[in-house]
Amino acid sequence: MNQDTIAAIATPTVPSAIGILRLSGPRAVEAASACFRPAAGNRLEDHPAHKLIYGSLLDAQGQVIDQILCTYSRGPYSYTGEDTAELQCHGSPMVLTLALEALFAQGARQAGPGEFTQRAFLNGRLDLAQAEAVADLLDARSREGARHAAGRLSGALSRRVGQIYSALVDVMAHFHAVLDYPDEDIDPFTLTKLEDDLSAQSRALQDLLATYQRGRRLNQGIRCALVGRPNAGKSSLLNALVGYDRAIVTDIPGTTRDTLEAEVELGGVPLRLIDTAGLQDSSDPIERLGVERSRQAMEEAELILVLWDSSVTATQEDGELLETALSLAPTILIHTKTDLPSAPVPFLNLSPLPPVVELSTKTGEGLADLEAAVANLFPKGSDSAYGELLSNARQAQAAQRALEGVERARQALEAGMTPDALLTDVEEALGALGELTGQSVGEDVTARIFQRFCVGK
Ligand SMILES: Nc1nc2c(c(=O)[nH]1)N(C=O)[C@@H](CNc1ccc(C(=O)N[C@@H](CCC(=O)O)C(=O)O)cc1)CN2
Ligand SMILES: Nc1nc2c(ncn2[C@@H]2O[C@H](COP(=O)(O)OP(=O)(O)OP(=O)(O)O)[C@@H](O)[C@H]2O)c(=O)[nH]1
Ligand SMILES: [Mg+2]
Repeated sequence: MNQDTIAAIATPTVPSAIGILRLSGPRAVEAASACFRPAAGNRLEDHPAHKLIYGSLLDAQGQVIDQILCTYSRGPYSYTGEDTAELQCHGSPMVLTLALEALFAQGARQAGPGEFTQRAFLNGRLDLAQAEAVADLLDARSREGARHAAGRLSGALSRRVGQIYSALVDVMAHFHAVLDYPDEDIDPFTLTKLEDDLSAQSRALQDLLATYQRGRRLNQGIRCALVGRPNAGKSSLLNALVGYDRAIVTDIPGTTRDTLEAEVELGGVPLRLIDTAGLQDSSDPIERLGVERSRQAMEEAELILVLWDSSVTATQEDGELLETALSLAPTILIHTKTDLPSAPVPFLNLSPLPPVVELSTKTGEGLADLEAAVANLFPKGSDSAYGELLSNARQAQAAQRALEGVERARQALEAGMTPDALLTDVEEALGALGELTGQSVGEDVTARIFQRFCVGK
């Protein structure tokens, strides 16, 4: 049990409607109570837990800081599992600062990043996959990403992992049953059953691992490079998609010199858009470096938008660029500036043809088609329920190790090894699954995970 009482401002410190401070630890209720005078004239503890109580927030000198709502809960019936309290103030950064100082004066100390959620984890209120889901929910970049994080927070991934875990525990129990009678030959029926069980869990782990590609994309966004000749309209498209003038646009070819990133949700897909310098041979050293970065962005991209200015005739370079893009990643060809009179469109001698979208950022025409084309390349997939996706590399690596353990055991059994030889393999798989949910991870690992959270979470 932690003896410290921690306090933090839990909401952004910008002028806003409401601003919340929270406290957790053995002195949480006492510290809050010392700074709060209920309108009823009595003390915070005279009111029931889990209720909002109206009253005055006071500093250490008894000066009124704000009129607020206050609530407390007693461990283990709280977010952290400890005694907690909350002060819901007017969303004034200065009020929140004064209130935090008042709580420090009562013996609370500043909470570190993620320390509330870390305590919830240490007190068994959340497992590690759920705690990570809290962070994922906060930085979700798409509706879909938020829904998956919420599902993980409710325990969807933990349950899926738990099913595999308990099936493997059953397999272990079978092994042990066989080992208890070492002199008897293992009956073929038992052997087949063990093999089948291991195969089934191997498949379950493979299915789970296959969810990581989508989970990772939902979490990190799909790297999407906008490429094309100078003046094709790349920066204009980026601006149209993000909804404000993120990038400089001029009619001078070579306006964008360096790559520039912006995040958007398009067709339900979270994209990390990368605007690039227009591709052309140049003697200008700065421009040449920019073009180098454009090529690199294209090579690292998971989706490439090739832009052709439809008001000028496409060149051989345009064609070559499209072919390069297609060889690197899923590509959409975009004919820009459709509000202008169009030049003849060249015949595309490619198979398969990439999706083609015609659009104008000036009129907005065709932007919905681009959205549809992106959604089409990255379908939502109804394969897994919300939250049943692996969402980060740590989870994927743990699942991978679990799979390797199960596969080693399965192959050894097939090769005629006796069950005792497989025990360590299955144990390793169980250990790896335990890391996923945090049953079997070191404090250093969890500390690192919570360091990435924001203060007050
Ligand atoms: N104002 C406020 N809003 C918030 C939070 C918070 O701490 N404060 N949360 C936090 O980040 C999230 C909600 N999570 C919570 C999880 C558990 C409990 C809790 O008190 N659980 C007790 C009692 C449940 C009950 O009343 O039935 C329990 O589980 O025993 C509270 C919040 C999101 N919104
Ligand atoms: N009429 C029309 N003009 C457009 C459209 N999109 C872009 N333009 C114009 O085309 C010119 C170049 O646009 P940019 O978005 O800067 O082109 P870019 O591809 O980023 O160019 P570089 O940064 O030089 O590689 C600007 O004058 C834009 O206003 C469009 O849909 N219709
Ligand atoms: Mg540009």
